[in-house]
Amino acid sequence: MATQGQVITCKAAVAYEPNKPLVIEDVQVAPPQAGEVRIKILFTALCHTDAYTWSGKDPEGLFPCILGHEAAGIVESVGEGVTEVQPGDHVIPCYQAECRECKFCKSGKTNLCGKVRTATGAGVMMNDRKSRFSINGKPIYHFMGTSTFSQYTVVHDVSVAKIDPQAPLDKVCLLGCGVPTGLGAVWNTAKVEPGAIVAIFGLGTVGLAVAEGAKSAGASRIIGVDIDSKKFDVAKNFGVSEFVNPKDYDKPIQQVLVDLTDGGVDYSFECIGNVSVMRSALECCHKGWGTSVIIGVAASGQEISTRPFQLVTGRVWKGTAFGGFKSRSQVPWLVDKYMKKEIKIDEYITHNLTVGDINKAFDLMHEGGCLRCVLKMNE
Ligand SMILES: NC(=O)C1=CN([C@@H]2O[C@H](COP(=O)(O)OP(=O)(O)OC[C@H]3O[C@@H](n4cnc5c(N)ncnc54)[C@H](O)[C@@H]3O)[C@@H](O)[C@H]2O)C=CC1
Ligand SMILES: N[C@@H](CCC(=O)N[C@@H](CSC=O)C(=O)NCC(=O)O)C(=O)O
Ligand SMILES: [Zn+2]
Ligand SMILES: [Zn+2]
Repeated sequence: MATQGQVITCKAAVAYEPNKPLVIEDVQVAPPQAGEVRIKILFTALCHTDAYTWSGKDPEGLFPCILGHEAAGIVESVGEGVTEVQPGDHVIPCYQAECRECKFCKSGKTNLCGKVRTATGAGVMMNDRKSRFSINGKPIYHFMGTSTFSQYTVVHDVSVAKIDPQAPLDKVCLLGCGVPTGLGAVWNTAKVEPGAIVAIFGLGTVGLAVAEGAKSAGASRIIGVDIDSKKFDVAKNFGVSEFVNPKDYDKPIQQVLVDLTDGGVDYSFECIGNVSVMRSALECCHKGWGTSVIIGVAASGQEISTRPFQLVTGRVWKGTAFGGFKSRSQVPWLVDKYMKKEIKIDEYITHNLTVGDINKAFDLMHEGGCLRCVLKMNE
């Protein structure tokens, strides 16, 4: 039955309140308006940023909402003026848009895009500042411009990457967030060079993707730092060559790393979202040139600090969003790299469940053994 132009009723996991279990509901999804695309989501993974917003610590968190931003699907219909995708195209929704026209996109200095950011931060669509999701007439907020914990979602056309239709959607859904973030932090943000010494704080999916990126960039030493020693066995497969557990030492972890590396590392990456670890990650960098990249997302009210002397003496503090990748242009390239076996994806997927088990999937995510859990959206 043709659904174009019709309201679609489908299943979605709704977050009604912070930390209260998600509820699988029948949700009405309105047709796409001008510049919008309605996507049938086939697979979505869970990212720690979903859990962060669900926890109530995200200043942009709005409830009730439909979370989810690491997914893949097929275009169901498009609104007026949409030219770059059409029904049937295989796509990855991109929480980081790329309009190619705004001040940010044209700057050549950043992957951030300003076109729809105010709307996505407010949980609505740009056109009419309203949501396309409702339950019996009551609106449900969008999340990160993607809301992939729904069998159908509506996104802005500047937030859709069209990909190779041969690519397995149950795998490449991971290219919506965590894996590109880690790879890009190394390749685009830090620009790690051959022979460099790298320290990675936090060996979850993002930290392991940093390791994979650092190995491919030719780093000579890749030191993984995690409070869970069980992470090391897995981390070796992604290129981590040495492991340090801060719990094994009495002295500050930055001092441990400085002692291990003749003065400090060339590059460090914080992949946890802990502001005190962010300080350690900066201070373990080598005087004169060491660069530390913040990837982890810290809760509302948290602030970073260090002695300015750390920067005066040449250390550089940076951050990255989506690894600096331009989403619509480069996600298809990452898909192609996966198809050519040049980057890993399968190795990050430790669990597969269906959307009805989404609360169990979040429980798993908080356990040490889970990297990414992929949910099949149609049971
Ligand atoms: N900037 C961006 O564009 C993005 C940021 N993120 C953020 O990146 C962070 C990491 O994400 P995931 O890898 O999925 O998380 P994860 O929870 O799977 O991994 C975190 C790791 O840090 C370790 N850890 C926790 N506390 C520690 C401490 N004090 N010292 C050392 N290790 C510690 C844990 O044992 C775990 O292995 C999250 O904050 C997430 O929100 C995720 C995607 C994109
Ligand atoms: N609303 C949050 C923002 C958290 C954040 O920094 N998000 C990252 C992506 S995390 C993905 O899993 C990001 O890309 N930020 C750039 C942006 O424009 O949002 C908060 O305020 O803490
Ligand atoms: Zn994410
Ligand atoms: Zn733009």
